[in-house]
Amino acid sequence: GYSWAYSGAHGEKTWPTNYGFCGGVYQSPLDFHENILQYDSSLRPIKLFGYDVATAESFTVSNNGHSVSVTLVPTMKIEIEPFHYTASQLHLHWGHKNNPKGSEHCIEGRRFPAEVHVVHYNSDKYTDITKATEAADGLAVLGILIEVGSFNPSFENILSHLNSIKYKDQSIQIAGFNVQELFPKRLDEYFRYEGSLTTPPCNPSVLWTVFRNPVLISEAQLFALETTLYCTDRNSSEPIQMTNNYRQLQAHGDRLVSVSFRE
Ligand SMILES: NS(=O)(=O)c1c(F)c(F)c(S(=O)(=O)CCO)c(N[C@H]2CCc3ccccc32)c1F
Ligand SMILES: [Zn+2]
Repeated sequence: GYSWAYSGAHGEKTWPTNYGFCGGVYQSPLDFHENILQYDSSLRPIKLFGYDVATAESFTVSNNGHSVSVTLVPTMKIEIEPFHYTASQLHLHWGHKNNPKGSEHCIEGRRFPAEVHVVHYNSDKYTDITKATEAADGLAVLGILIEVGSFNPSFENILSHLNSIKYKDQSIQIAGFNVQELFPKRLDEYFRYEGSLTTPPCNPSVLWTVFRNPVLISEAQLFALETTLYCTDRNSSEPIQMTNNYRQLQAHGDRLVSVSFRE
């Protein structure tokens, strides 16, 4: 595909040129503000299966030039009635040390320091994520907002390896761990809407679930995320730091956002 970036000559304003969906409808991310939220009592707690991955298993942690991504194992699944979705990968979005606000979704216009996305595809209906990405109902992404607070040992499973994947296309293997430890406690409180991938090709094929409650990582952990990685490869004569890898807020159009909680 065509090269794209979060700034410069291939920044997000140019995405629709090479990726038609990016200029289309049902785009993500959104701001979750009062007058577009609607309580939905039918929204059930998110069920995780196989998230407690044995240390004997391994995940691949990669720098793909856009984010740090962790390739997950297909025994990890979620249920969002009536379908089961198989996990594919997780990745993060963050800001810059001088402006440490890089979440994609916002609440009442507030951007959080960072955000985790766990990408799944509907494995009841599609054989693999590539086919699922082409389908309007193919993907389910779980969003976890990150706030600064106490040190979070679970995130060290990922953040302690950033120095080994500083450059694009570098990757390493890490032992399996309980990925549910990255999640907030309340899997029953979340925002829900129909949207898209927030990177090219921006397919409008994502059922978004963004948990209401953020998780905490320390100032130092966030600083490591903001200052370690490069978008460019090891040999590049013009290294570009990987910062502010979040898309601007998109128009709601006629969409409402459902919430699973009352107050
Ligand atoms: N914010 S987001 O959840 O929309 C989202 C990303 F922000 C993002 F960076 C990636 S990526 O694969 O790391 C790089 C560009 O695709 C994906 N990758 C997904 C898209 C399709 C696909 C296929 C196989 C594995 C991962 C992905 C993504 F779904
Ligand atoms: Zn993402």
